[in-house]
Amino acid sequence: MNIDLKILDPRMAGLLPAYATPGSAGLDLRACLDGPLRLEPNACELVPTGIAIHLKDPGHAALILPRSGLGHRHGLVLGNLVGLIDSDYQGQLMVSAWNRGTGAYTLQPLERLAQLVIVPVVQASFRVVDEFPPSSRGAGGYGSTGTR
Ligand SMILES: O=c1ccn([C@H]2C[C@H](O)[C@@H](COP(=O)(O)OP(=O)(O)OP(=O)(O)O)O2)c(=O)[nH]1
Ligand SMILES: [Mg+2]
Repeated sequence: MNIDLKILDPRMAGLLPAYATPGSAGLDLRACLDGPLRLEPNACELVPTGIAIHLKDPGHAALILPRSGLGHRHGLVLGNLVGLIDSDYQGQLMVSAWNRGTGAYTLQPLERLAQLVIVPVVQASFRVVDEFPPSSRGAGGYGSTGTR
């Protein structure tokens, strides 16, 4: 799939998102910062990525997810937990960087801080009904099937 991409910061010209391996699902996003950004424990800052994408097709969306290493080792995750990029969004991709850890973390300019995953989307419409046809689960949830 080809996606229109705008380079908003010239430093990104040689650093476009790319799949690290043939089987990668995520494209790393970089912190387009002018200088280091120190995130104290529990601090949350909106970090620009220097790029914009336009997915166009409502049958696609993009998700911004944490990088596993940064999230697990340093507590650097996302202030919105997951970022959802609509197919008609044309603005700069922004990453809400949240330090949920116990030590400060300093983001360096152009550091890869999160990842983007392109996903298929089904847009639904709703038909209002009074009853659903019976199903095996019915309304059971929240552990209703047990733990073993
Ligand atoms: O981590 C994120 C999340 C969102 N966005 C952009 C793309 C998305 O299409 C737009 C709106 O996001 P969302 O719908 O999640 O936010 P909202 O608070 O509902 O804002 P809006 O009223 O603009 O829909 O913001 C980002 O750049 N990064
Ligand atoms: Mg919204």
